[in-house]
Amino acid sequence: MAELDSLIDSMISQRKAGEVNYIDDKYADTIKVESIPSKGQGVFAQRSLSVKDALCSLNVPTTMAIDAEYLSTTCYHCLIVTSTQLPLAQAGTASASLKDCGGCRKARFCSRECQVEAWHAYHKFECKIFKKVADDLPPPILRAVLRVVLLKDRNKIPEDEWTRISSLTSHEHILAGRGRSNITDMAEGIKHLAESSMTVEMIQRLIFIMRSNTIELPTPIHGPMGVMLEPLVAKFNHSCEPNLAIHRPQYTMKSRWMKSEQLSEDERQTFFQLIPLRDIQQGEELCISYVVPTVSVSARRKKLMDDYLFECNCPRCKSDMEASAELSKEHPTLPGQFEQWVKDVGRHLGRVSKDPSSLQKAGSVMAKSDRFYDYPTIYTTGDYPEIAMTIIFEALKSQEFDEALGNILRIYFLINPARLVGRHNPTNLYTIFLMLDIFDVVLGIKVPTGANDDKVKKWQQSLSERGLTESGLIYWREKVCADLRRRLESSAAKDLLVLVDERDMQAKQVSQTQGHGDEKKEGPESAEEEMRALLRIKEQKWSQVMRQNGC
Ligand SMILES: C[S@@+](CC[C@H](N)C(=O)[O-])C[C@H]1O[C@@H](n2cnc3c(N)ncnc32)[C@H](O)[C@@H]1O
Repeated sequence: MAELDSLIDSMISQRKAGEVNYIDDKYADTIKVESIPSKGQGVFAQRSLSVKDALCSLNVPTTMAIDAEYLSTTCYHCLIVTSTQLPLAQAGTASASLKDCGGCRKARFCSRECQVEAWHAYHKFECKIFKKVADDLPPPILRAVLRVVLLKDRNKIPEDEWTRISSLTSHEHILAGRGRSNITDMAEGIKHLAESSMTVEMIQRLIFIMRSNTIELPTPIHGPMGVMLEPLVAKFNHSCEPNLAIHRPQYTMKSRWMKSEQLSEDERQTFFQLIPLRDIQQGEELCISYVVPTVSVSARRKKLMDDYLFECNCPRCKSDMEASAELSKEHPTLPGQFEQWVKDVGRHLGRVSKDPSSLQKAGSVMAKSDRFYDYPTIYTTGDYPEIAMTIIFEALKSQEFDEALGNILRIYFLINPARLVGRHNPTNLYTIFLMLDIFDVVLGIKVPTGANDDKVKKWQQSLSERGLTESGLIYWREKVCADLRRRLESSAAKDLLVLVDERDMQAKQVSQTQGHGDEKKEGPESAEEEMRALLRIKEQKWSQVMRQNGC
């Protein structure tokens, strides 16, 4: 009976969704929500949009939750990151120190103001619960649901916001038919923890709503760090070739950004923006990507089906699938070889925690990936970037910065240009910021905790053995900085240029004190030759790689 009620409620709410207003008056001339056959509703451009201007600026959403691994290094309220998970030199992090919440000891705050604001707005309701489940903190999506339940029970969510949230697509009418699932257990668990008066069916629907509508809490310099639900953003459909991205302006990554005197009223109200990845024509559907754009076509489609219950038919999925089929036809043995190679790298990576030398073994198998360079389809459709990223993170954890640099350069030169829309795509920006951090470490511009000059020499020696000299490193660091600057200048993420200025200044200071300036006279030709050698790219292909990358 309860299931029937919930089914009817769900259908009413889906119908009502058409009547709910998701768009603030100030954006009524820019975007509109319309129905689309087989997609529900979607958002369309009311006018042409320039790649250089943000489309809309949005406030801190009602509900968000930080990934458990970020809790100890991120202010729970203003979300500044005070140190990275990786042993880098803390580039791009705030200098503030965090203090534990005395109650749950899970949330941490950068200031008294953040703590007090968070306490009154939401934390006093969840603090006791976090203390109770401290050893088994629920995953971010369930913590986001818990927060909505707690706030709704206490009338802390304005009625129109509640209508927007509760009218979002839940797919409950499909999922409810699948019988008692573990989602019901989770809903019961949340009801119990929150001592809520809400029905289990309603909490279950909120879980479904979260699953189908939350997006990643973004930061261009630290990668995704949790989830958030913003009702307007939840109206945008997905494309693996999106024309929009989520952008966190640089000032939101500073301690107490919301209260900063130097910010305009508009900036103080802005937590994130939707920015175009290219120029957009009036009438085009506006899409974001729900999945990490670097994963393989099959992994993307599986996630979209499992979590969002639709089959993606975007142009990129179609062309990726066609390209894969074509490649298997033309080179029947290649996919098998690639699979074997992936397994070999994966096998070594799987052993790293027991045997640190496995990282080097994985790295040397990875370095032999050059036999696949002539088949870019492998990069655009397969798992190559994910594997390269895993090697990079493992290498950073064990301070093998030479290994990390070699692999991130592969991603920068060979992989991302072939698969990402927009040179200022957040995935590109994240890769470049991370790469600059690594450059800074191997050049001794920033020395991570636990390292010393001898280690810097060791990394440089190893890179030199792979073909990249210190002067080459300096050349490419500068070139990558200039590339990042150009990408940002022609985008709506120009505020991040400040971070490039900071890096430029630090590099100049160090290069002056170390007298590196002279070494650059070896010239671009030798630096390019070195990079070709490191990446094992043939000379004929190099100009194409450089053109595609735009470096
Ligand atoms: C976050 S909502 C997007 C807005 C939704 N279309 C609506 O009407 O409210 C996600 C849901 O929209 C639908 N959707 C999003 N992108 C789609 C696409 N490319 N093709 C088909 N359905 C899509 C799926 O049902 C998905 O679970």
